[in-house]
Amino acid sequence: MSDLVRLQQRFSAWSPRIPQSPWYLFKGMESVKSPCRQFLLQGLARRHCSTASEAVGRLSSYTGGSVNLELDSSSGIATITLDNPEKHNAMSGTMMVDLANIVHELEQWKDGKGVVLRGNNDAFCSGADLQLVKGIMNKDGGRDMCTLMQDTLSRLYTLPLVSVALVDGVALGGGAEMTTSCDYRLVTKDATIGFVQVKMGVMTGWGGGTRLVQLTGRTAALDLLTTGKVLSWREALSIGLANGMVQATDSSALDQAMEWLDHRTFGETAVVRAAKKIVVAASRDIYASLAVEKDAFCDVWSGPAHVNAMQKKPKHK
Ligand SMILES: CC[C@H](C(=O)O)C(=O)SCCNC(=O)CCNC(=O)[C@H](O)C(C)(C)COP(=O)(O)OP(=O)(O)OC[C@H]1O[C@@H](n2cnc3c(N)ncnc32)[C@H](O)[C@@H]1OP(=O)(O)O
Repeated sequence: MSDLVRLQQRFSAWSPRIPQSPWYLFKGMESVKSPCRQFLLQGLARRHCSTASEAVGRLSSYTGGSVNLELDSSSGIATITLDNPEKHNAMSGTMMVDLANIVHELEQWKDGKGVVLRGNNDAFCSGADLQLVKGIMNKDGGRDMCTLMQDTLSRLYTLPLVSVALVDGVALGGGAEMTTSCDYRLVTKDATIGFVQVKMGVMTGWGGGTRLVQLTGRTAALDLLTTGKVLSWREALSIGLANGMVQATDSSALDQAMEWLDHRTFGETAVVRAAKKIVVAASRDIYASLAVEKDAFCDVWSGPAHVNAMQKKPKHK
């Protein structure tokens, strides 16, 4: 059975609970009483929502690059590598599906303690592949991508593993959002992080806006989202978006990130995982905000500002 079919079946198994709704919104919410859950149910009832399984099927026709996973069973540390170097590791549709499958695999990995998310070559990730963006410039297309990526990155964020994004080179648009799906961000001197969505006539939709507020506080987050400013490594550190610096910009950057992670994963596996579970439980109210972020994103996706921006050849330096 292919990974794709497995993923589709997994999502389908959840979706009948509330037809036509993204399952993750409800997965962690059985214990959450009204009004938060009520709010979500009403919101979803008002709007058409594609399921993650439908989204997977449609996005899979946009190919290119890959996302790869390495598991080190002796250290309990996994490495996820975004690999599409000709496009600064932009995320194609198939890469989005790869990442969803990888997160699923990590959810089953009971011996894991930590995970590093990085990009191949000299970039972290330049966001969604613009070829994919052009292909899905319609309301359903935006909701497909948003549903799958919110689902995947929410699950990455809540894995019982200590996670770190190693940012070497650009992290733009969806790439910046992906850095926020880790517990920590380590930067090299070549790192730049930009929530450039406003310059593309859209907004965050992969959950990065919600997580950015949690990480930097509302004023700094609003500033970044409304200006589209591209931060240097120094600026990212100064506002608390980045948590540490890695000196190397070659392959030893990964070793340095591993060493940094080692200080946070030296405990027994069960103890490290317990720490992460507590931190995740303390931030459960994120789900209501994610639903709002999805609707806000879908409201502007493929609208006049988005169409205008996509007609130019955007470059965010
Ligand atoms: C929620 C998702 C979100 C949204 O839709 O709202 C997004 O993520 S949209 C994508 C946001 N990202 C961008 O708009 C990136 C635009 N590109 C750039 O700013 C620059 O290319 C940069 C800074 C990444 C690199 O600049 P540099 O001068 O170093 O290199 P090149 O521009 O020559 O890039 C090489 C090659 O890569 C292609 N490229 C870069 N990023 C993307 C991308 N996201 N999708 C597709 N292709 C990308 C670039 O066009 C060049 O290709 P070439 O054929 O050589 O022109």
